[in-house]
Amino acid sequence: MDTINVENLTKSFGAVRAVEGVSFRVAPGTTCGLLGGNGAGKTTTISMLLGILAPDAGAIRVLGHDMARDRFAALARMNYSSPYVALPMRLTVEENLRVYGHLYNVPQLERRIRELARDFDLEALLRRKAGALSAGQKTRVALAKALINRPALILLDEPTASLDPDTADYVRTGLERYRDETGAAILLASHNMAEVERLCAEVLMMKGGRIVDRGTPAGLIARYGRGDLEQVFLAIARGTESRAS
Ligand SMILES: Nc1ncnc2c1ncn2[C@@H]1O[C@H](COP(=O)(O)OP(=O)(O)OP(=O)(O)O)[C@@H](O)[C@H]1O
Repeated sequence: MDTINVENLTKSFGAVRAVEGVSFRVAPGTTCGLLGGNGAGKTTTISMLLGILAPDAGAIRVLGHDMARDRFAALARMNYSSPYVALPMRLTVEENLRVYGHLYNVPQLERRIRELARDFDLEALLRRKAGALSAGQKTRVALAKALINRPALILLDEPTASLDPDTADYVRTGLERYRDETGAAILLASHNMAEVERLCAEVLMMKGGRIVDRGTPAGLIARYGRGDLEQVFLAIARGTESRAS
């Protein structure tokens, strides 16, 4: 069974077609990259997967559940991280993780918090207030929060945008390990092409609300006759694509 199965998803805001006829699947244990320039429709797609926005048309199944009818069963086994969603600032890191852990009814919560503190190097930050952390430290806390319920699907919006290269590498390794150990699927919206090349088995290229191309990073690079995924991205975004067929 696919972890995500999206068919013909469509969403407009007034005259703006934010997402149009989008279909894709993500298998367990894989990472799928959602790429596209500003306004391509990535966040709108993720918001519909989370049940925050209702589609105008199309169907979404997550972990076998139809999100239109049965979304709470799926949401309990999903999680999400975005730098645009702030954690409660006046709570300490530990309190934040505890609040989210209770929301998800995490068994043996204190043990889970210790595991995540170790995996994301948060031990020294547990008693600090979330609002007093640097952007990179907040990002690590947000990622720990995203794994608190041991999700089978993680939706990540720019997970390493504010991290230094060393910490970003450490976090990517942690995400890969979690995915490979648990069989979780990851949908990753990112503007970091090196990250996408490293983590993603499949890439969806969005433009103007549509998926305009898809494939493995290596397959897309070969098909467009470019040196790396960044050049493929630029060719598609600028409309100068000339595929090597
Ligand atoms: N709440 C909203 N009301 C009106 N228009 C919206 C709303 N949300 C998104 N849009 C429009 O829908 C389109 C897709 O936006 P979306 O946020 O999904 O893009 P994105 O790919 O996530 O972009 P970015 O990389 O800039 O985050 C854009 O034209 C945007 O202006």
